[in-house]
Amino acid sequence: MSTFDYDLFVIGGGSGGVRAARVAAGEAGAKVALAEEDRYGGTCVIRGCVPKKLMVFASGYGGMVEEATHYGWDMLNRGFDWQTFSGHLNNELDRLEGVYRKLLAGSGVTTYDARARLKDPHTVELSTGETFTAKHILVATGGRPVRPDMPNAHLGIVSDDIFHLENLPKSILIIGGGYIACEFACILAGLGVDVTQYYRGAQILRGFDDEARGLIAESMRELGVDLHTGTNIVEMDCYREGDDDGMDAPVEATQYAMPVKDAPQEGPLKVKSTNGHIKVFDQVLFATGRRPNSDDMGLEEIGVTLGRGGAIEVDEYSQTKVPSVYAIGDVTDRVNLTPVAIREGMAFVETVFNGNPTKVDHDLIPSAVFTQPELGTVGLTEEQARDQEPIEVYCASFRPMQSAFADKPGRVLMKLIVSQETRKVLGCHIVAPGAGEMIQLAGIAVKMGATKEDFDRTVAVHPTMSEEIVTMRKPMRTA
Ligand SMILES: Cc1cc2nc3c(=O)[nH]c(=O)nc-3n(C[C@H](O)[C@H](O)[C@H](O)COP(=O)(O)OP(=O)(O)OC[C@H]3O[C@@H](n4cnc5c(N)ncnc54)[C@H](O)[C@@H]3O)c2cc1C
Ligand SMILES: NC(=O)c1ccc[n+]([C@@H]2O[C@H](COP(=O)([O-])OP(=O)(O)OC[C@H]3O[C@@H](n4cnc5c(N)ncnc54)[C@H](O)[C@@H]3O)[C@@H](O)[C@H]2O)c1
Repeated sequence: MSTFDYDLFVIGGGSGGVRAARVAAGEAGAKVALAEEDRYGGTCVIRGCVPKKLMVFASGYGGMVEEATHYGWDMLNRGFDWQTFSGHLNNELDRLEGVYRKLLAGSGVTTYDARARLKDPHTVELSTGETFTAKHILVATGGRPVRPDMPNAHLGIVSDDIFHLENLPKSILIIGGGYIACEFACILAGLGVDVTQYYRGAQILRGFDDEARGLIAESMRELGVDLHTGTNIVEMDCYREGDDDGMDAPVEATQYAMPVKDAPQEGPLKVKSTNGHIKVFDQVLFATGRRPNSDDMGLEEIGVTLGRGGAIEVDEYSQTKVPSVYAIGDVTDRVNLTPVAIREGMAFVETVFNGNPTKVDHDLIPSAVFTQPELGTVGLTEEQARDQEPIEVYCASFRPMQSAFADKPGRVLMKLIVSQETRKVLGCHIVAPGAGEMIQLAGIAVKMGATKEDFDRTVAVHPTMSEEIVTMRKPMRTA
């Protein structure tokens, strides 16, 4: 008979926490509780992947209407209505949150709508004043967006706020060059917002394949994003009418800022950048990275160690320095993706409740950046691979049939990095509409260790864009 209130207490009801709690209770038969301080579903469902992807869909229709007219359709685009979309979006998020709550209840997990912190290695204290003991505690508290340390940064919004805008701004400045900055630049441009993006480095999407990054940057500019690399924000303040000193162009009288629900109306923002320009934007979006939610949780007090940026340090089994405390997902800042948080949660349950110590495999994780077009990637970039061993690079870049017919300029890229010695495909990078869907399947072959010859033996599906993946005969270059 256990002397603890619960076998497992999970802190955080996001992707990783909900999955671990459900599986531990529903499949391993453990007595499980979970505390969530905000909405169930966490970042992915409430303010990340899901609402973002619905916005990606929304933003694609304008271009589709234009393209359809070239195919003979008589269509009239009367423009995008944010209120209609956000009403439907909020209903969908309410529905999904309900599904998450039901799934937990259906698995027998006891839920507490409260903030939790650790009192000792086996005790959780809730914001309601209640305390509970548990044999194991799983911290799955995710992360949150951070603004840069500069005066008036609070005047800008972060990704969480996008989904609560009362109206779409007419113009926006996006700071950053990572996933979130690039995805929202494309989404907002597609919805008709005048988008400017400043990225401090030489090329956006650092860490991805250079050739793919270059093509995404080119495509974003074609989409209308005014992308400035090697540029950052220096100062920002509220714009006051007539305050046009040093400005490139007079501010249009129609410019107005769109408040975030429940936030004070701050007005348009005047921004000075490192390139010397001073411009006015309705909104500034800081997409400047995220920080693990490990503050004020009593972690260090009980011996859990925190690493860079506050990430909880764990071993390969997601165990912290305190044996009864485990951590998974973004709060550990390993690979910050939903399917990875879920995998880490499943491996934790397997290790702790099924007596089968299971390390999470962080190798060859396929992922996608939902820009327009998308970037799908798995394995090594050309730059990483050539530092590791001699390689062959196979690539094809072309205008896809569907948009070329409509006389649109965009190109796609299909690229394979192959080991000269083992012939294994070390990396696959796709820039194309639907690349996220394509890379999921290519990822299986790469994870299985497929060679270039295995790809070659596969008959093409014609006519498709992805058939190039199995028809590239000669390497473009070796390195
Ligand atoms: C805009 C955006 C788009 C994204 N798009 C994608 C995508 O397309 N694909 C992809 O794979 N990933 C995407 N991600 C990343 C993905 O959302 C995260 O990797 C994933 O949600 C991490 O899951 P988690 O369980 O670690 O944390 P979360 O989902 O963040 O859940 C943590 C939960 O813990 C709660 N919490 C925090 N502290 C406490 C406390 N002390 N007590 C109680 N509760 C607490 C929080 O309220 C939250 O609900 C995106 C992220 C963002 C921000
Ligand atoms: N499609 C997806 O799978 C998806 C989508 C969104 C987010 N995510 C996950 O969320 C994580 C966080 O995304 P993100 O875009 O917030 O982070 P990121 O780390 O990818 O990008 C942050 C960007 O901000 C810039 N930056 C940081 N500090 C700055 C400063 N002071 N001034 C100017 N620029 C600054 C960085 O140079 C970088 O370009 C990603 O790494 C990813 O794991 C995944």
